[in-house]
Amino acid sequence: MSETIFEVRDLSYVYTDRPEKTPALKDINLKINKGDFLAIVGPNGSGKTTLVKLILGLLSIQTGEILINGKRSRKFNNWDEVGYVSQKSNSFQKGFPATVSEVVLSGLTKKKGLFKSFNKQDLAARDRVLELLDIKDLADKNISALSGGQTQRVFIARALVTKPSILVLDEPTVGIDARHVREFYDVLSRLKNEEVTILLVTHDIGVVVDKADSVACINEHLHFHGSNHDFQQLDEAEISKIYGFPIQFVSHDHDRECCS
Ligand SMILES: Nc1ncnc2c1ncn2[C@@H]1O[C@H](COP(=O)(O)OP(=O)(O)OP(=O)(O)O)[C@@H](O)[C@H]1O
Repeated sequence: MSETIFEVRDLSYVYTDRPEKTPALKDINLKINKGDFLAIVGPNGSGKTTLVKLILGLLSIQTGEILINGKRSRKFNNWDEVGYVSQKSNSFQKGFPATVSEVVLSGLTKKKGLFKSFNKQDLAARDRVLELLDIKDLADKNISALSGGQTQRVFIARALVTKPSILVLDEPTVGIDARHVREFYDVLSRLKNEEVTILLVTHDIGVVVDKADSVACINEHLHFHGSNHDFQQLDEAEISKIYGFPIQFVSHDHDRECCS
């Protein structure tokens, strides 16, 4: 039987500073198994990032619970196991005086401690991810001198440098050109072959169809959670219900895209 890595139970969340006090998430139940590639989809403002932040302990749980490897997330302390690329990596402080190499190595400081120097293995881990993301030639450049897409790849490399067994990505390819998007998903496929569990928040239904094993559709509530195959059986009316406005599928050969 597959090993459950994440279990989300009866999770609800309200941002208390929202004047209307309506929940961002309500009664979410999800299970994610080891080695699974789960795509989380839903319209803007539907609660996807909120769910990811609760899973990662970046927001405190108000109602319900989250288990990671069977342990309550509050008690989970093995965060080296989890790589995270946030939606906002790209808007990283542009004036920050660090090179690409230093930013990638900074992904190791949580594990090593802030003032420990980097050893041969650390530098080899850095080189491995720089190569994986095709940014070796940028290693000595200042992060402030990079384009948005290059910066995003640096932060993906930083998330991978600890060799995490769980990778959480919140719209990681925004601002990356088509070639590097393709290469990025090839990297994810390779990681999946190494049994890395992947949680990907995306608006790209084509990627969901091509790459994910399972899909969770969120719009405050969990509207669908199942296999990629079952997701592809949903019709326009069902997807429109999830998105809260009419959706039509546009076919490009094998792919289909949603548009309103
Ligand atoms: N810090 C916050 N304070 C108050 N409300 C918030 C905060 N962060 C998010 N929200 C609100 O909570 C709801 C869910 O937001 P969330 O960012 O989780 O959605 P999302 O599905 O990730 O959206 P998108 O696809 O646009 O990134 C939205 O209505 C949003 O305005």
